[in-house]
Amino acid sequence: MSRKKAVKGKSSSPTTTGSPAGKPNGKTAGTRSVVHTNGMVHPSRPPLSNSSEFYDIAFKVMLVGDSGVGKTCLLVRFKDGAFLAGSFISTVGIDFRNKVLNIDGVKVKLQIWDTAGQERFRSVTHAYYRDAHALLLLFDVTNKTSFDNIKAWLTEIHEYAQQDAVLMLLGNKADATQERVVKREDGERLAREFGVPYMETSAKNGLNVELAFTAVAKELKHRSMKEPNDPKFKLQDYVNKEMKSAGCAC
Ligand SMILES: Nc1nc2c(ncn2[C@@H]2O[C@H](COP(=O)(O)OP(=O)(O)OP(=O)(O)O)[C@@H](O)[C@H]2O)c(=O)[nH]1
Ligand SMILES: [Mg+2]
Repeated sequence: MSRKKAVKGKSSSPTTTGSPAGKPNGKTAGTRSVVHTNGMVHPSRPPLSNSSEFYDIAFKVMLVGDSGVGKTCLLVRFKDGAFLAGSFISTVGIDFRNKVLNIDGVKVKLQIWDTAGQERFRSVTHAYYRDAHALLLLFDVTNKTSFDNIKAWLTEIHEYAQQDAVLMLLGNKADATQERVVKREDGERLAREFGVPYMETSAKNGLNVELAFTAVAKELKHRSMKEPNDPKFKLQDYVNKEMKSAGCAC
């Protein structure tokens, strides 16, 4: 298994992936072993430590959805375990954070791209869709317009992202029960209509945040490393099972 050090920090410059994301390059680098995956492919590197900076496979995940739905907060909750309360600072352009997850003994690095939801940045963010292995599409359960705009977002995703990119719909701000205007069943119905998994999250109290990213990482890892006889991994089934076992009443 190859091990590579994760790039740390934030950047607003475009990704520097050599081969098209999501496609194995099939190359072998001299005597070094190479992991053939659908994610980024890495030459072997001695596992110098058990540090979470080292990873086996890496994937790009994009957060998309209307401005104010909570994309940045979701990422900060996942990465730092904190909630950005107070005044809302809208993202300008695009930014990313890395997190390495241990998925069934495999270190999976997620490079998570946080996009600006504002219309004026749309042309900037479109350029990043093509390299995304997965997209988390968010709406805000307290904002009907953000829910109504999901169809338009799906059209954009189908136009700009890879056809086989993993997609998941998230109804965020599930903690805000008083202000809720989109019912859980409406989110589920829409997701079913478009054949995408659905779950509700809260960046504020952490509900299902870890699960959303872990589920995507599991799906990507499964797709890229699966053996011919492996049973198919079903993202929605996994999410439902995990929510049940956590006693989620959401
Ligand atoms: N109650 C509640 N508020 C949230 C939640 N997530 C985000 N917020 C609030 O919603 C506002 C917008 O959150 P952001 O994460 O900045 O929204 P965004 O989607 O990144 O917006 P853009 O960067 O403009 O695209 C902030 O005031 C957050 O505090 C949540 O889960 N629950
Ligand atoms: Mg933001």
